[in-house]
Amino acid sequence: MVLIPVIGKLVSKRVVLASASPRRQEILTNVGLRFEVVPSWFKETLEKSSFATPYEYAIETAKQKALEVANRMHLKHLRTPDIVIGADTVVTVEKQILEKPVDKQDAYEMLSRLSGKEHSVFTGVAIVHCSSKDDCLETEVTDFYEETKVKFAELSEELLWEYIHSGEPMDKAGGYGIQALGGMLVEYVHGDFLNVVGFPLNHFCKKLAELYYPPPKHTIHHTKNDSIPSVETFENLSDGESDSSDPMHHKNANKLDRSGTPLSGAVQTLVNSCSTETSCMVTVENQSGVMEYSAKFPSKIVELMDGFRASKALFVASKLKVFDLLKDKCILKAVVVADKVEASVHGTERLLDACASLGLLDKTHQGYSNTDLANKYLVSDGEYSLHGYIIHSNDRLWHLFTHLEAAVKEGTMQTHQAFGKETEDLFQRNRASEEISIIGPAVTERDKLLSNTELFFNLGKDSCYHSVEAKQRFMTAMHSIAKLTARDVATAFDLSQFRSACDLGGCTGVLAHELVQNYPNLNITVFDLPEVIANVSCFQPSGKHITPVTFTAGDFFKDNLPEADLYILSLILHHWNDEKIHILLSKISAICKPGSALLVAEMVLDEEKTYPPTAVLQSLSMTEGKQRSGSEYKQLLEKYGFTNVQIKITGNILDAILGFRKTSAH
Ligand SMILES: C[S@@+](CC[C@H](N)C(=O)[O-])C[C@H]1O[C@@H](n2cnc3c(N)ncnc32)[C@H](O)[C@@H]1O
Repeated sequence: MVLIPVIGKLVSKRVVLASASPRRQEILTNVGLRFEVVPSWFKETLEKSSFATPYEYAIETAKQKALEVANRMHLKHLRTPDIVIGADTVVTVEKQILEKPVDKQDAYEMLSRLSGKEHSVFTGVAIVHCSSKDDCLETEVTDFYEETKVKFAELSEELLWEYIHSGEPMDKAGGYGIQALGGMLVEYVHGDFLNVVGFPLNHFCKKLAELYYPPPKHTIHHTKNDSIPSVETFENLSDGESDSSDPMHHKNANKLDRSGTPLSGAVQTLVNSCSTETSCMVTVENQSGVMEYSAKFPSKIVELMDGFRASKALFVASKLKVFDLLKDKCILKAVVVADKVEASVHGTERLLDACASLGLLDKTHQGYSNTDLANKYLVSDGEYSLHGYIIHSNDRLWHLFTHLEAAVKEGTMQTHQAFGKETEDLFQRNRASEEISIIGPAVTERDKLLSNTELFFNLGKDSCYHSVEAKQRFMTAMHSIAKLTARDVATAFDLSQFRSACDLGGCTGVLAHELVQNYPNLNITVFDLPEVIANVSCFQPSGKHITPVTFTAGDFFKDNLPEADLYILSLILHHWNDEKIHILLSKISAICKPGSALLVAEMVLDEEKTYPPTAVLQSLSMTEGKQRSGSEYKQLLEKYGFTNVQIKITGNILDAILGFRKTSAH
């Protein structure tokens, strides 16, 4: 695509998106832009009436959001970003600006106003270029806006409320998301669709092109393509005309084509851009001077092909604790890191360079240091460390996925193929040696349960792994994910009406602690297998003000469940087959009194089941269970007597689903 090379111009820059919107992140990721996400703290409180037009308001908000992030990053003595992108989307109808609804009633009022009418969606975008002079932040702001007109069909009350109960309207300007369920409400769209999603990509790329390739007029050609809007293309993007300080322009000097012929200047420059992050169609002039499409460089595919290398580089660097060595602003040369991690200098240097190219480390002439991303998520003892899950990914999931072909052919999980036949035996021997007694049904039934439980632990044949260490590693992995998701799950709905809660399979209790933080009057019990409960103590938060959480050992398929007003199943349902789900949900349904509720936390798929990729890719493990869409979770809960089912797409990895127990189950 002709616009894309300009994205390549940002490759060597530190780009920050000052927005937590997963939709904006996805739009920019899809075109190969590499960036960090630092959500802005700027409160959207500008007085709307002081702006002559809605777009001026959106632009100013976008600018303030980006400047707040730029200032904060600079002040905290973090490395000043090169570019901060801010965006703000507003919907206007009958000259009134609608932002995000504050509650369901507000969403109802907004959507009722949009029903049967045409409205405008404005996104203001600010591109803030930052530099640091004598420790002072200098900024240069470029801004623009895009307008798209959208017409809603007439919405019935029933449709309106069903849509509101889906939870989708809550975090979206105008109270709808066009890319998901909200698409059903729309009769037509005039203008840039992505602008309605939250980011006007086409206009953004044009703006970047203006900034990075200000072309002499005579070199501009207009190309037209049915699916791509008419855009300007620049025949010659060579150094002379563009930013000659950009190192990307020199990297592939004297490149040869596959037959060994040197590429022409124009093609070479485009290949340079493409070979970094971009997917593009190259437009060149042939000998007779006719413009033609000569090649496609599918960098999306290249990125996917390289994905396993990138994952493994992250895993190995984490395993060697490279990010721990470089924490606290430590800067080390490769030779020192190699010495400390007891690895070859040559190998370490390549690994560190790989990490730098992936944005995990910074490299200067002084040596290597952690990026903010690494400091926050990769240092093993950090509050939000993903170290535990990364090690789990390396030691367990990686091996499972090397058997993906067999898993697809057979449609089964490849635990035995990946870790050896004795996995179950080891688990059982181990359980016996630890004298964990499981009171339950006859041996065959119990064996089945054990082998299912073993799927959670994914024990391997390596002797050090069928141990307390194995369980702790699994628990650490779960703990690290829960630390990042618990707040959004706990606050997805107002749960203040409940007095007691039971988190079934609640593992180390992260969600339970988050719930008590938000609802101090809630008595909460974490119910998990005995071998998990035996190991939870080292994961508990310390401090005077920590409200206690009760831990109870048991098996949710066999044992009585503790009584509670609210039951929680976080990352449980996707794992089990229908038979097991039937046992579990029947039990919960039977014990729930009318008015009590079930809170489910899972990754909710879109209705086509192709989004979000994390959930879709996780399905490839071929556990007996499956990931579900919002309507499937709704149906499932309704089947077991839960009503008024609400779904909240949180924008985090886990979404939340809440259903209330009605008098009798179906
Ligand atoms: C994927 S983890 C999810 C942990 C936690 N709920 C979270 O969201 O991070 C599944 C949890 O279910 C627990 N579990 C598995 N089978 C169980 C059973 N039969 N009874 C009770 N807990 C069980 C596991 O020990 C593990 O802690």
